[in-house]
Amino acid sequence: MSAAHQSLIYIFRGGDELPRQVLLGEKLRGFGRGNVMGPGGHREDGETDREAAIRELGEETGVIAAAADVEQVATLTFRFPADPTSDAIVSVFTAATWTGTVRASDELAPQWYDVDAIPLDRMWDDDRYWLPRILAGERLTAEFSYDDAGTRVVSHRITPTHPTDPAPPISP
Ligand SMILES: Nc1[nH]c(=O)nc2c1ncn2[C@H]1C[C@H](O)[C@@H](COP(=O)(O)OP(=O)(O)OP(=O)(O)O)O1
Repeated sequence: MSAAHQSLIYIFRGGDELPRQVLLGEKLRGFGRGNVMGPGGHREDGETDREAAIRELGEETGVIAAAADVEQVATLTFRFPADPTSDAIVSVFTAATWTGTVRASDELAPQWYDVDAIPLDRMWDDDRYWLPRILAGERLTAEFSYDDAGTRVVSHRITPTHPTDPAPPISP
């Protein structure tokens, strides 16, 4: 079975005099329930990964992001040898510009975190390897294999890269 396509999106606030913060949240249902992660989810039929990221951001947090403000920064492959049905290819996006008011949903309890104080001990084990690098502005492609319990990374490979998915043209 081929890996499912999912998207993750990180939005920011602050900077300058205020601490730069990223919006994360405790996932309240589904795969990874109880973990802190970015808004996101599965791609629906006919959607691009970017469109899925924007839709999930709206559904889970109420935030609106324009496609032209959403940048792909990573592509991650996750392998779960004990349960390959959980294998996933996750496109990771960031958006510094967005509108709307952050609110909770039944899927995510959003919370702002300083980018240098994200709660890695409450996140997927892989996040420690790549998320701080993304938050520091790197672009990368990475693969992670999990243990049989699906909780610990047993091997990984990270390649700094420029993703091939270009931002859509800005309409006039
Ligand atoms: N290893 C990992 N590290 C990480 O940080 N986020 C991960 C991850 N593996 C999956 N995710 C994220 C990607 C995606 O946002 C989410 C998957 O959640 P779900 O399976 O609940 O998807 P959906 O929100 O589409 O669910 P439904 O709408 O209930 O089908 O988990």
